[in-house]
Amino acid sequence: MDLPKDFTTKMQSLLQDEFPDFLQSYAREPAQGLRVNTLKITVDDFKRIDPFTLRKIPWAEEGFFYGGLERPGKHPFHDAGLYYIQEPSAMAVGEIVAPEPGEKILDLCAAPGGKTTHMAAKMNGEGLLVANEIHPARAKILSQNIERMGIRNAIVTNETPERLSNKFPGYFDRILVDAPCSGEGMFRKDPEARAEWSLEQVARCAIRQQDILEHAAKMLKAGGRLVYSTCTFSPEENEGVINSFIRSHPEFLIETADGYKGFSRGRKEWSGDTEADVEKTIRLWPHKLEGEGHFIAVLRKTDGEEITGRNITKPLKDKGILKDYYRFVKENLQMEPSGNFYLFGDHLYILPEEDISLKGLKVLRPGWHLGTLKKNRFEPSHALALSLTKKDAAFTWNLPAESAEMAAYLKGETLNGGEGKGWYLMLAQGYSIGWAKCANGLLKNHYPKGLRWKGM
Ligand SMILES: C[S@@+](CC[C@H](N)C(=O)[O-])C[C@H]1O[C@@H](n2cnc3c(N)ncnc32)[C@H](O)[C@@H]1O
Repeated sequence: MDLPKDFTTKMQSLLQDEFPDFLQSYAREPAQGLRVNTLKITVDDFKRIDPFTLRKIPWAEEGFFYGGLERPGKHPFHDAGLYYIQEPSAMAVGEIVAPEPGEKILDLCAAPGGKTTHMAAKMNGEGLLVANEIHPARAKILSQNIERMGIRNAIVTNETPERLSNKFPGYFDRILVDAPCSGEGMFRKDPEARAEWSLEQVARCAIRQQDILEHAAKMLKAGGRLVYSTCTFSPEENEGVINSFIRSHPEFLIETADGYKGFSRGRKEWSGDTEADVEKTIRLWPHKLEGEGHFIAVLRKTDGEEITGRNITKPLKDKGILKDYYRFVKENLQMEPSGNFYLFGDHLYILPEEDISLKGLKVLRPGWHLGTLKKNRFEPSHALALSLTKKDAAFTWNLPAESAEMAAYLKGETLNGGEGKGWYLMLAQGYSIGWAKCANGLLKNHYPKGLRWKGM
């Protein structure tokens, strides 16, 4: 593999005796993993239906390695949100953030959503998860992944860390900064990361990371937990960033991040400060475990201002507007989504949290998207379908995941079947995958156009 010369020279001088092992790891295939989405299926149930050859990832409760020739991204279970394809060492981050149901969590650099969806599963639909991404196109992908995984309690924003921090001082219980970095841990699977890398880029990344951390720190409650992670090895972006942050923030301390067999500790001698406390941080190395590599630091805010008297987003009071929605629920569901209704244009949402103001922010998804209020009718959203179980729907149509009919549905075709005029929750082997509207014994396809399978 063609590694940048400055990179190998630098790693040799840092790793010394370990360097040959490190270099050797580039001759091996990249590690591939998927994480079972427990919002939709338990790990045991997934094992009963899983069509892949899986091997447990020791440090991630719901994580599995899959074989290099398998294509889980092209299976209907992927479209049904039963799992998220995620690089195995990246799964350590969600485990270390360990959000609890009911907390207020911010994922500041969230796209495409690997760690957001991991944290959402741990929150089990309770509490508030703000997933932010600065780049508009990436924010859209993040929003789609949140939808696919059936997450109900997430708000997706497309903001700079600075603007967000002005809106949410002292607000979150836990914040993840999975920082944009020089991506040295991507070299094995991404030739572009190798081509873009330079020593100057490493220096630029470290400055940007400091800046993002400053804004994140402001948004954390006193007593809250800030997790910083990268997928790069350079000390400047890891121990260096954490040490200089701690030096300028006496209200923070570094906590010992939980280790696991094969994990290593951060290196004091790489921080440029003999007093640095960075041995409490974690390093995952590709020559020491089956993963591409990560750095993780856990910071605790010991003191800070208590913020009160915040503006709130006013939920919809006039429930009369929702009569078509309630008719849809009565006729087609076996449960009633309830909470703080919120209208965004003609799109109906349930806000995950009352105590939040979204005014002035670029919001892609203000919560659980239920559907659209059309003239005299309500049309349910794809997000609603993906967040329901088969028991929640009055009408279901179940197809074997690997059948021709399932593929036809995913391509947008009309299927024969159904009775009456209801909305059918389409199921892939029992798991919701989208809507179809029944008329005259036909199931009219409502699988979103942008997600449809092409060709084949
Ligand atoms: C390492 S990736 C995040 C990966 C994501 N957490 C996941 O697990 O799927 C870092 C993200 O930070 C975003 N980013 C780039 N510059 C940024 C900035 N100045 N402030 C905040 N985020 C930035 C990038 O667009 C990218 O999506």
